[in-house]
Amino acid sequence: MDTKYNINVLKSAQLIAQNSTHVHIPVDAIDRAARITMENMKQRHYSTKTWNEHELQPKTLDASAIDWIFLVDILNFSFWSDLDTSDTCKPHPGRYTIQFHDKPYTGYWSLCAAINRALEQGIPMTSPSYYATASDEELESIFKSDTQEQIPLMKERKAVMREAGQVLLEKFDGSFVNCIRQARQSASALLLLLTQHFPSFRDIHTFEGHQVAILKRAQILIADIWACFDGQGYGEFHDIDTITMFADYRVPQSLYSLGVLKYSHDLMTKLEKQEILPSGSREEIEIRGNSIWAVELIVRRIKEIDPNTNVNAILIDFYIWDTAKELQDQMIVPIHRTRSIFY
Ligand SMILES: Nc1nc2c(c(CN[C@H]3C=C[C@H](O)[C@@H]3O)cn2[C@@H]2O[C@H](COP(=O)(O)O)[C@@H](O)[C@H]2O)c(=O)[nH]1
Repeated sequence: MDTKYNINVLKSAQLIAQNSTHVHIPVDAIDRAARITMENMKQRHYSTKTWNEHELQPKTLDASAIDWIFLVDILNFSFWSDLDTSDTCKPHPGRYTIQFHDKPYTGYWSLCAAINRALEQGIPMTSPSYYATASDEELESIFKSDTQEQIPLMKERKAVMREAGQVLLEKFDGSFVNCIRQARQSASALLLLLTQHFPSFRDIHTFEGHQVAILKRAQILIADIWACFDGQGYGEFHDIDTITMFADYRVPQSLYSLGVLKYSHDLMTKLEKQEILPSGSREEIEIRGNSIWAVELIVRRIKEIDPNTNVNAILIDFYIWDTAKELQDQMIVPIHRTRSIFY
């Protein structure tokens, strides 16, 4: 009998928000945040098409793009640097960096650059049969940095690649395309398949005795496919709006700057001292759960203001994340530092 996992992220987020003590959402700030976000997204014509405009994202809309997105979202976690404590757009020279096409990439983009660099070298990096069985040396050289700092959690990255690659080979005939097919255009069915078959996606925790699902990497995987394929073909999901914001460490920073998250004095002190928040700790879960709930309230408010606005939590999230990268130096709160394979 398959274990029944709680995959109701929105309910989990609401429960966290209603029982938080370190983080809260000043609901009178939601209206202003909704109007600012809506206006800026309109001015920038922000849509699913923006996803493919990023130089490192795949441009061919075929199964190879699915393989690329799947690999990226197995590994889409924990890029913050132990070395670069300033965390600004001008990174510490020793920070983990991948040079690709004569350009330095850090953070999430360093992951994409390392994968694209391997593909250009003729390594079948996105093929599950490759990363399921590649040696330590092969995988380490692919992610080798051009600076002193190496990619965080390399041991865990090798483990999740091998685990996910094996599952694809054994259960889905070697391609994530077959997993998408099994979900029959349902995002929530795909979320359940991911949670049931791929342990590294089980971003599920205990909060006040309840099992709470955050599922950041599983959800962003579905969202990346939906956006890359512009809601067509492999990216067609009739229930895509059930996907929530992705609780990482970058978007909460922006939500705080937007005024829709407030932290207790104790939590703020920990963030300013760059203390580690253990994975699954109360403060970390409160930051992540309230971020999801705040974006949900922003989406609902936008739809009240203008029911014709074509927006969902995914597009709001992508937009906030992209602008957070542009405004990284203007953030008024540091990121929270948790080392985990979940985000
Ligand atoms: N909530 C949310 N989290 C996201 C992304 C993305 C990249 N998505 C791209 C694809 C389409 C979009 O338009 C973006 O261009 C990465 N992350 C997370 O951020 C962290 C990395 O941060 P830094 O160290 O500063 O690079 C890490 O936890 C990573 O998992 C997102 O979109 N939303």
